[in-house]
This record gives sequence, structure tokens and C-alpha cells, in this order.
Amino acid sequence: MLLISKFIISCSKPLKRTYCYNASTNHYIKKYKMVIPKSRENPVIMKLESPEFRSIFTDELKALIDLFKKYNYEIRVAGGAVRDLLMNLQPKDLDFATTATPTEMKKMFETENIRMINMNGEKHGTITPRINDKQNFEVTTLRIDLVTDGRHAEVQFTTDWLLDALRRDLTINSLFLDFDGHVYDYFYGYDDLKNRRLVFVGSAVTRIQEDYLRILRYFRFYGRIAVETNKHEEEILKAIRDNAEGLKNISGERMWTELKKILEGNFAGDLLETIIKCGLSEYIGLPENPNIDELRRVWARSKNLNMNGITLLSSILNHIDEAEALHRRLKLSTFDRDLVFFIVNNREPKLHPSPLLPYQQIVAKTKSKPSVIKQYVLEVLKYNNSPYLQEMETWENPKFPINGTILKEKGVEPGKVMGVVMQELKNIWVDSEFKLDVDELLSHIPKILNELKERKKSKG
Ligand SMILES: Nc1ccn([C@@H]2O[C@H](COP(=O)(O)OP(=O)(O)OP(=O)(O)O)[C@@H](O)[C@H]2O)c(=O)n1
Ligand SMILES: [Mg+2]
Repeated sequence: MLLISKFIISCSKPLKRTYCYNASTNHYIKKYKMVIPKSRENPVIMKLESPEFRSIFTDELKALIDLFKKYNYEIRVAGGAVRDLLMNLQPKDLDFATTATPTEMKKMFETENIRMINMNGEKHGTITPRINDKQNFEVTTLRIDLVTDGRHAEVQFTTDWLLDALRRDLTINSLFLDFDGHVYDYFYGYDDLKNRRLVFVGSAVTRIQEDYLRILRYFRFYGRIAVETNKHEEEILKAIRDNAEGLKNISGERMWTELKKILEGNFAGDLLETIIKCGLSEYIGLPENPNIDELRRVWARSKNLNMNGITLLSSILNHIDEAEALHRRLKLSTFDRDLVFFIVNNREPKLHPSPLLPYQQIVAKTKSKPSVIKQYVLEVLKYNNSPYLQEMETWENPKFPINGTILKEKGVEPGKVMGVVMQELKNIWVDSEFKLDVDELLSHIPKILNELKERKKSKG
């Protein structure tokens, strides 16, 4: 049933606005109060004409724009892509906002025989048409988030661009761009972008309580935008500290996606320290007593080495149990999980006359993927700012001179036994610092086979 609801909107400006909405949710919301921060009377602030902007106009996008025009709906680029274009960056992905409701969009695309994919977003207003079987566009109806539990929102569709800007996290992410290049900025996001100032739209507390992941998004964008380390507005840090617990219900995967970007961005060491100081550790899988001194050391010596996020994060871990706890909370990928374990186990500098040899031996002995283990070793060398990093980068794993054919000729039966013999010979070769030749290696076969027999016997 379609209901008309009245929403009272109070502003920080003297003006008081009343909005009427076509509400298609199940609830009849009698009164909805929201505070509108200081906003621009005329939101169009400039006309963008950069090469990056021109480059978004694929044939598919042009077809999409024509379609919305034909049906009289407004559509604009929204959020992060506008921010990136204003910084003369090529946006990674384009999000679109429209005045058309999902039902109206579906009808339009069906009439025009345009396929829609991934209908999961419909509830929150997102429809994804695929044009010319080539390009997908995520188009989301303008909305306000009515009821939020810090993760999910119950939404109300609207045709008011200002209200859609108001539900967004940061002012720099609350901009719209039409296809003539007009930038719409209600909450002074462009000024903040120019001043490299990172602030929430209106109240930081409200925005964070709508979605606690925004705490981490804040730090991520700080790394992207700010020019100076840790110049946060006190009100924002307070809002983060006071709402840290909200992160407890956010999924590990989503948090790790954000945290990894923070750790690989600008000011990563300082931001991680701030994150810890704000009391986020216990909710995001970090140790209770993180090793801040080691974090500072690693950051100071290795910040320019393009470390994997895991490498910097490892510095705060005191022992392997803390790496396990981190993985339990953040649900790391196999690569990241094994990397954190590898670093914690191998970060003590190895004392050897040929400093790289112990690492090269680890790579050469591995049963799985030597190229992956080499990457792990490179991360350990970055962690320690080792002068041998470059040498290790160019080092190639020497080719093991024994293969299956040679072993077969020597009478080793194929299958499990051959696998064991091969690995044993490889270990002997690696321990000889890659020096033993084929004949010297083959002379070890009888001993290995004997040991195998003995082992079998003792197992019974
Ligand atoms: N928790 C979130 C997630 C997203 N957004 C809004 O949705 C837009 C798109 O979200 P997303 O693609 O996740 O982020 P981007 O800002 O586009 O950043 P990125 O370049 O990493 O995609 C954001 O710009 C912001 O306006 C938000 O307000 N709150
Ligand atoms: Mg985006």
C-alpha cells in the first residue's frame, strides 16, 4: 500500500522544512525528525570538464543516460566517484543515484528489454542494468535511512537530492555530478576536499551509529585525503571512542577490507596507533597490549617500502596466539593468514654469514608454492628494512637437478615413496647450499629408502 507520510525536518538553519513522501514501506512513520546541517542554497558549485570526466562516457553509459532522459527520471554520478574525479583521479567504480524508484526502474528496463543482474540490492534501492551485454551500472534510488541498527538500514525512497546527500558518511563523499559536468555539493564537501579536511556530514555520532564500519572508513579516507598525519577533529575522535563497541557486530571480512586499505595507505603507522588509542582493538581482533614500540620502529624504518598491510600489522603482535586471534576475528584470506604467521615466526633477523641464505633455503624447501613463500620472505625483509631486500627480489630459486625420470631409472618406485625420496633429496641439496650435484645426491637414496623401511616397520 502506498502511504503519504509527513516528515518534519528541523534544520540547524532557522528555516524549518516539512517534507512529504510516498512511503512504500510496511511502516507508517508519523513523524521523522532529522537535523539538516548547514547546507548550500544553490548546490551547483562548478562545471567539471576534465579528461577523467570525459573518459566515463562509454557507449553504454550514453545509452543509460538517454534512457533515463526518455522516461524523465534524473540520474547522476554519486559519492566516491565524484570525489575521485574532483581530485583528477580515474574512479575505480561509478555509483549512480536517481529519482526513479526501483519499481519504476524495473519497469523501464523491462520495457526496453534490458537485462538486470543481482537483484539483492533492490530492497535498498539498487538496480543493476547490464547494457549491451557489456557494462553493468549500479543505480540507486535517492533515499534516507530510517531505522538503522548500525549495519543494515530500513530505507525510505525520496526525490530530494539533499536528503540523499545527508545520509552519506563524509562530506567529501556526499557530492553528485550530472552528465553536463555540474557538481552538486550540499554540505561543503568540495571545500573540505580542497582543504583536505575529513568530516562527517552533520553529526559524527549519528553518521557512525548508522553504520559502525564508518569508523574505519573515516581512517581509510583520512589516509587518502589528508596532508598531515593525525590532525583529527576532536569531536570526531570522541565520537569514534564513544562508539567503538559498535564495531563488535560488523563482519570480520568487511572490517579487514577497510583496515587493509588503511594499513597500505598514507600515515598508516600513525593511524593504526590512533585506532588503538581510540579503543578499537578489542572489537577488531587486535591484541589487548599491542607492541606500540615495535609498530613505531617498523613504521619509521620501513614506511617507504610498500609493505603489505599485514606486515605493518604484524609489528603490534607479541606472539603467535595474537596472530591466531587476529585471524579468528578478521577472517583473513589464506595468503594473508599465512603471511601473518610467517612474519611473526621469522621476523627475528637471522644471523648467518650469507644473510639471505636461510631465507632462500626456506623458499627452496617449501612443498607448496615457492613464489608465495618468496613474497613472504620479501615482506620479512621489508619489516626489518634489510639492506638485502633488492638482492632477494632478483634472486631466483635454483632449479633442483633431480626429477622423477632420474629417480625411476634408479629404481625408486613411483608414487608415495618417490615423493618422500624427492623431498628428502631436496632438503639435503638445499642444506648443502645448493651445491651437491646429481650423483652426489643420488648416493643418498639407499639410506633414505632404508630409513623409510625402518619407519614402516616400527609403525607395525
Ligand atoms: N558505510 C558507507 C558506505 C558508503 N557510503 C556512501 O556510498 C558511497 C559509495 O560507497 P563505496 O563505493 O563503498 O565507497 P567510495 O566512497 O566510492 O570509495 P571507493 O573509492 O573505495 O569505492 C560513498 O561515497 C558514500 O557516499 C556511506 O555513506 N556509508
Ligand atoms: Mg565506490
